[in-house]
This record gives sequence, structure tokens and C-alpha cells, in this order.
Amino acid sequence: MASVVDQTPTTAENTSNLLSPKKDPAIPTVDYSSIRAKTSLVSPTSEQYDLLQCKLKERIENGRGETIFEVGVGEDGGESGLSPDEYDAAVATLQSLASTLDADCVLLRNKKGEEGITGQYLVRKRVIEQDFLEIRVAVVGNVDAGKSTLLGVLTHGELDNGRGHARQKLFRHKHEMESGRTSSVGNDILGFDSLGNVVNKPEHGSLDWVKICERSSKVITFIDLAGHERYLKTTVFGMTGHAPDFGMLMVGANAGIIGMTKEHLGLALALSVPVFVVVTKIDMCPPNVLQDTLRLLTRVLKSPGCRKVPIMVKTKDEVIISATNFVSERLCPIFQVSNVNGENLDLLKMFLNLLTTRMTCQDSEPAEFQIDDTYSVPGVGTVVSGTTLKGVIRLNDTLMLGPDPVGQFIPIAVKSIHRKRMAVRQVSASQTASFALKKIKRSQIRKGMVMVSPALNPSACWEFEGEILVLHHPTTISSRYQAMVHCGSIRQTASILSMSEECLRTGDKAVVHFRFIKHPEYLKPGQRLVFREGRTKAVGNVLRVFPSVGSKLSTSVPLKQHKMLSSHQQGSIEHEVEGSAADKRENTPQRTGQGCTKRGRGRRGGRGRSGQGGGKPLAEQNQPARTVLTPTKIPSN
Ligand SMILES: Nc1nc2c(ncn2[C@@H]2O[C@H](COP(=O)(O)OP(=O)(O)OP(=O)(O)O)[C@@H](O)[C@H]2O)c(=O)[nH]1
Repeated sequence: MASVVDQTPTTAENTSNLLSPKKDPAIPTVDYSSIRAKTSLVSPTSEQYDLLQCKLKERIENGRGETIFEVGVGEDGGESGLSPDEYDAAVATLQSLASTLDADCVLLRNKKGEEGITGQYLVRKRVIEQDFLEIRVAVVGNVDAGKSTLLGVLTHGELDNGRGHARQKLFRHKHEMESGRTSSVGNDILGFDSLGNVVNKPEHGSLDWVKICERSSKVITFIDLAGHERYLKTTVFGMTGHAPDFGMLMVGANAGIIGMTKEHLGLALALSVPVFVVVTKIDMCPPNVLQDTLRLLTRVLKSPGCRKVPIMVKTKDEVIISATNFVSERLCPIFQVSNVNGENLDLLKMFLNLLTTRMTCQDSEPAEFQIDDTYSVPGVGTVVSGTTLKGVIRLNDTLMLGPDPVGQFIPIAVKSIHRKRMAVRQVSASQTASFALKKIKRSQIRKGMVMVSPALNPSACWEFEGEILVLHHPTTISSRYQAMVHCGSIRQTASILSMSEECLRTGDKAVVHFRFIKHPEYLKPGQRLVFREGRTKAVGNVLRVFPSVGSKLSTSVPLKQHKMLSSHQQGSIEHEVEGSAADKRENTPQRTGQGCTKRGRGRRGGRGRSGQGGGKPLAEQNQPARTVLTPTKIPSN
């Protein structure tokens, strides 16, 4: 295990990298040279005060409502640390600056600098009506690792009894209650106020999401995914379609790295989602077994395919170090917790409170929204839920919805907007939302469709070229092989029309020309994709899309040899992960039991889940994905 290295920036360069906003060359930059010294907060002149205020405001805006500010550390390369009197004066200035910006200022930790004290402060905007910072965390791990239990404990503030008490609050399906297994994508939320306190307060056993959001400056949305291999398709969809900022990999201390653990880790790596690990059940695990689990975990994380830097988080300082450095995908904090006696849960909560969003986006960009579910709400009509990827979507905006089965997009007006069940007037990039739509039937909409600004003049594609790396395949993949493509919220079987290689085996890379088998999709170059079927899995990027021309096949251009991504860039752990790579959107009224129905399933209840209904035979749920190693007829659409 790598010892904990304090990587918290102390130098001017690091501090500015971590805390300063990215410069837009079009916007004139403010000259901050007069406030670079560590003493600038101690007794600033009125000009310096204004500059400090401007800088703090910039950082808060850049952090979407919060920033971590260092007191006693200058940006002029001088020694850090202030005398106690200077430090007190600097903190008073910071507090006064924060209050002018409607923000609170909370001490995270003090450190000893070369010449005195330094301090790290979380400066966070107080609750703004209808606005909060949203962070999405996908919760993965093998069956029985304690995923649902941990979420129940975190969101309801009540410990588990070790026999499945806490998870009962989260299950939505009868078969989940009976089997104790998650089968779908669930959403749970944990709200933090500007001081970092948890705001969740269950009333009569259930949570009022609107109240949580109204009181929160930051909301963590947990995307609870199924641990069982049967539900892998749904789990893959949760990881690709719900755009998580981070992955929380759960490991049962006594069971260790078993079953789908490596599979889920590989998936997060393939999708470039930074992962932290939570080892549960430490209350019931003999010390030697726990040590074995941690040793193996460390080995897997450090292995060449993973290339992570594992850090055991056991103190508050280590939480701050790992949270402030976690934006780098390489760091992998590991927590050891008990859902039964609550050990170390405070550290995990503190870490969640400090996580920042990874999506960098400009509100001025044309809007893009990916749909991951649809509903029919009595009295409201058709509702779609999903994630805003770019721009801002406002009430009554007209967006282009599509593609339909023939690749067309139609204008559609947004009748109302909900964020986490709370009615709002607009949503911005990186936020999930649900929209009530005017004059459209639910049957005309499917998961994987998008709603985009008319300025984008969107077009659909039947065919695209992707650069892929095969993480696992038992034999060889050749042309006409079919498997499921997961890309954003798109989940559809595609055939390989041609490849830059004759055939592909585990570890091979190629440029592949794909064709969707059922309907055209809206894809963009650069998107990550997972191509899977059973235990076969390949990951990669979309390189080129071929705009759809009616239903005709486009002429396949022979593929040339392309420069491939390195295995590391592809995020593969093919040597460690020899496995394969499969909702309810939280913000729909359906979860509050308002009686809307989910197509063919009729789900109700306070916590959203979607995905595989459990009742259907798996073969039926899995669409027509077949392993076809011998040529098959490509359907003519
Ligand atoms: N003693 C002890 N038991 C725990 C702890 N965490 C979870 N459990 C128990 O472990 C069992 C499985 O927990 P779940 O939360 O259902 O596991 P899961 O990972 O969500 O499983 P799937 O939903 O099937 O993927 C339950 O009986 C919990 O009570 C813990 O920290 N200590």
C-alpha cells in the first residue's frame, strides 16, 4: 500500500492549478498580482479586498458553488504559514469575503507551514432557491457487498442490523424484497448544506426529496447498480447512461475481490470514471481476512492494467488530501466501514461532502440532453428523464427530439422541468432532470434519444466507426459479429461491417465499422463506448459517424490502419479483468407515488428504479444480441 503522501497543493503553482478557474482567452483576465502574497488576507487595502472578492467569486463559480481556499499560502512562491494573530486576521477577512458572496466558510484542517499556521477552508454558497451542486456517484460491486445497505444507512441515517434492515428502505420491487438483490438502477440522494452537514431527515421512514433539495447546497445522487451478473446489462447502462462523476466500488471485507468486483472496476476504468473503494462489513471480518482482502485489492489497483495509486483513508486529513486530489483519475481512496456499528462512516460522509463535479461546461453552449427513461404521468402526459450534457434548458424552450425510427428529429416544447422531483425553471449542463413534453405520445420516445438545441441541426446515423480494444473474448471476433453497443444512454445491438484487422482476440485493438441493427442513433465523435455480449467486452471511442441517408446502407469505405489508443488510454485492465462487461431516474414524480406508470411494469414508490424488471426472462431482456462468429445476414433496415 502506498503510504499517504500529502499531495494537497501548497505551492503557488499547484494551488492555482487546483483552485483557479480555467482561463477563457476571450474574457479579459483580472490582474491579481497585488494579492499573491500569503499575507494578502491579513489586512488588505480596499482595492485588494475587492480583488480578493473577485477571485473568490470566480473560484466559487468555477466550482459550481464551492471552492477550497488556503489561508497562509501565497502564490508568490514564498514560505507558507502565518503567525497566530495574522492567521486570525486572515480568517476573519475570508469569512467576511465569503459572507459578501452569500457563502459559508468552514475550516477543513490546519497545517504547519514553514513560517507558521496555514488552513484549508471550504467556502460554499448558501442554499440558493432551486439550485444546488449535483454530483453523481455510481455504486458498483459484487452481490452482497453491502451497496444497498450502505446507501440506506447514509441516506436514512440509521445503522443496519447485519440482516438486511437498512436496504429494505431502498428496494422497490417485490422480488428484490424477497431475494435481497438489487435488479435495477436505483437513485438515492444525500444532501449537504453550506456548512457540510447532512440534511436528510427521514419522516415516517421515507425521504422527502424536495425538502432535501430545498435545504441543500450540494446533493450527491447515488446510482445504485445491481451486483449480480444477471443484471450486468442494466449495470453497464447505469454506468454509461447516467453519466456518473465517480464510481464507488464496494467490497465485502470477508468475501474479498470476488465475482463482479473486477468486472465493475474494469467498466469504470474503461469509461474513465474515477473510482474510490469502500470495504464494508469490517465489524464481522477477522483481522487476517481483512488484511488479505486489502492486500489483494491493492495489488489489483496497482497492476499495470489499472495503474491506480491506492490510499487508505483513516483520518480526516487523509479524507481532505484524497478528496482534493481525486479529480485525477489515478488516485484511489479506500475506506473501511461498518454499516452495523458505523465505524468510519463519518470519514466517508466527509469525503462525499468534498467531492467536486468533473463535468466542465459552459452555459452558453447549445443544449444537449440525453434521455435515459420515459414515463406517462396521469394529468401531466409524457415525461422524459435524463442528463443535461451541455448548455441550459429553460421552461418552454423548443428542442429537437430524436432520432425517430427513420432518423428524423422533431421540435418539441418543454412544458415543465423537475430536478430531483422539485419544479424548477431551468437546468444546466451536468444536471439530471425530467421534462414534461407537449403533444407527444410516450410510445414515440425511447431511451437513447436526445433533445438538442435546434442550432445543432442534429442528424442520426445508422453506421459509425469506432476505435476499440477487446478486453475479453473467448475466441475471435470477425466481421458480422453482433453485440450490444452502450454509448451514453444508447443501448442497441450493432453489427461489425468491417474492421482494420482480419479478426480480433483479447487484447487486440482495431478500427471497426459498426451498423446499428434496429434504428439510427445520435452519436458524436469522441464518445466512449462499450461493446459487449455475455462475457465478451470491448471498449473504445466513437471516431466518425456516417449521417443516415434514409434507410440505405452507406458505402463502406475500406478501413485503413489507424493509430490506436494505448491500452492505458483505453482504461483497460484486460489482464486483471478477465470478465465481460448490462432506472429509475430519480427526479420523476413516479417515485413519489403519484401514480405514473412505467411501460409494461407499473412501478410505483418513493425511490426510483428502472432497468430489468426481474420478471422477464433474461433472454428477452437482452434484445437480439447474439454471438455470431460465422457470417450472419445483416438486416436491411
Ligand atoms: N455485519 C455487517 N453486515 C452488513 C454490512 N453491510 C451490509 N451487511 C449485510 O450484508 C447483506 C447484503 O447487503 P446488501 O446491501 O443487500 O448487498 P448489495 O451489495 O446491495 O447486494 P445486491 O443488491 O444484490 O447487489 C445484508 O444482509 C446486510 O445487512 C456491514 O457493514 N456489516
